[in-house]
This record gives sequence, C-alpha cells and structure tokens, in this order.
Amino acid sequence: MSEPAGLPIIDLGPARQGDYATTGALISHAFTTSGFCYIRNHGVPDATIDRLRAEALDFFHAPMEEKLTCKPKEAVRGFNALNRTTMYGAEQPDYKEFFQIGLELPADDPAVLAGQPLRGPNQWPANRPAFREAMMDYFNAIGACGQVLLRAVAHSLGIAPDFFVGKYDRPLQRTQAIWYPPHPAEREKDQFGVAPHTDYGCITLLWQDQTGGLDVMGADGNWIPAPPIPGTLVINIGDLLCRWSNQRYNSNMHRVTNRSGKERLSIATFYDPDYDAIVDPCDLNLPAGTQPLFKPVSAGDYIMGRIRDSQKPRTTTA
Ligand SMILES: O=C(O)CCC(=O)C(=O)O
Ligand SMILES: [Fe+2]
Repeated sequence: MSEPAGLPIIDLGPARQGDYATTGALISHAFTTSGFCYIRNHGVPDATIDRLRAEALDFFHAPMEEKLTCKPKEAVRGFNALNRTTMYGAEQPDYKEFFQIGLELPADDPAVLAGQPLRGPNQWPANRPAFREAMMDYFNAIGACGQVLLRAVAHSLGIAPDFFVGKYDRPLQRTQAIWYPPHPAEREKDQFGVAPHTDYGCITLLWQDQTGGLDVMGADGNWIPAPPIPGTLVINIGDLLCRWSNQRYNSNMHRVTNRSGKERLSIATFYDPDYDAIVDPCDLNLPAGTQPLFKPVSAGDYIMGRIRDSQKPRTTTA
C-alpha cells in the first residue's frame, strides 16, 4: 500500500543495525510536521502480534464478570470497561474497553511500597496464562523497538544516541489491548472510540487490525485517515516529547471512530521514561539563542496528572 498523504512509511531496519542517521533524518521530518509516521522492519515478530491478537479477542469476548475480576486497583493496570476515559472537551466518554499492563514489579518493590503512582504488579485474569504470556511477549518486543526509536530520535535532535535510553531504566511503559465494539447507531454522531486528543507521554507505538478508523489532524485542519498498512506500526509523539523538544516536535491530534459495524482491536504502547526522569528542554540541544518554553518537570508527575484528568467524572450533556 502507498503512503497516506503526509504520513511517511519509514524503514527502521538501518537503525536496528546501529545506523541512526538515515532513520533519524526521516523521523525528524515526520515529527516536525504531522508528528506521525509508519515504521516497517520494526522487529516485533508477526507471531507475537498474532498470538496477542487472538488471546486479547478471546479475553474481550469473555463474560463481563470475568473481565471485571481484573478491575484496576490503581489508575492504570488491568481491565477498564466502556466509558472509563473522557478526552478533554469531549461530550461523551470513549467507547472502548481496554486491558493495560506496565512494567511488572513485585509487591515488595521499594517504589510500590512507597506508593509511587503507575507502579505495581499487573492485574492478570486468573485462568488465562496464554493471554498473560502473549501480553508480556509483546510488551518486551515492543519495548525493544521503542529503544531503537529513542536512539534514532536522539540522533535526530543532535544529542547522544543513548540520551533517552539512559532515562528509561524502569520505563513507564503502558501497553494496552484496546477493543472497540461498533458504535451504537443511535449515538453515532457524537460517539468516538477515542475522542480527538493528543497523547500524554513521549512516544506511542500502535498496532491496529484491518478495520481502520484512526484519523490524524492534517496541517489544513482536515482529518487524514491513517489506515492499517500490513507489516507496519503507527508511531507518534506525545505532549511530553513535544515539551522536551521545546516544541520542535509536534504532538498532533488524532481520534478513533468505529463505524465499520464490526469490532476493532488495536494494541497501543505508550513508551515513556522513568518516573523521576527530568524533562527539561535545555537538555535537548536547544538551537543557539532559543529560550526554553517550559520549566523542567518529572515525567511521572506529568503523565499521572494527565491520566487523572482523563478519568475525572464528567457531567455529560447527552
Ligand atoms: O486505537 C487506536 O488506533 C489509537 C488509540 C489512541 O490514540 C490512544 O489510545 O491514545
Ligand atoms: Fe492516542
């Protein structure tokens, strides 16, 4: 398939071999314009994706009582039923279910004991070892891809290739299997799977099934479809990397609708740094004479603030 307008398909192969220059230049172009690109040769095996897809669908098709046994104890891990999140300014909560994991830490890990947000053991369903294995396999494989991307991004900003990976010792990686039932006909007009939003963190890596439904904001204010392209992932940057780069990189609006009449599955990974990583534009090779637009902030505090905001109860007009 050819490239959708404005959304280049970038080969990650050279970067996986340690050549960040070619990939870095292409990434820099994509991130300074639409903020989105596709990548191929991403290194996540097809078998890893296929297995997770099958296991995740099986889980989402299970009775609600079973899914609710892994209701999140804290903000992020486990099963989230329909309507759990609302994007800022949206009229309706998002019409999606999702199951989310993060870095697996034991209950007696010091960060967990200290009550650090976004840390903890994952909430797994009791009798689904294959789902658990498939999620963990994917989590590790997509994390490895994220590391390569971080090196290419660092190169593209003119800083040492290891700058970001040095801040991803115990990353706040959140991987979600997201299930979008078809929108109910009576709510089609104002209903989104995910309402228009920008992502919160640094880099998002997305696999999507063949259904379609993701749109990205074009420079002219019109939505550009970002259809599934076999063998690729969709990559975009979030608000934290936009801030870190002093707005050289664009964290762009996007949305999901599912009017296909069928279910849609995607697997999104928000690949973000250590909780205490300090995000300071001054560390990212600011061009001479440029003033930082943002004060330093801790990655975890920033992301947690955004997650809490998305989960606030809202009065809806519908
Ligand atoms: O499911 C998708 O295609 C995108 C989801 C998304 O944008 C998000 O969860 O932030
Ligand atoms: Fe998003």
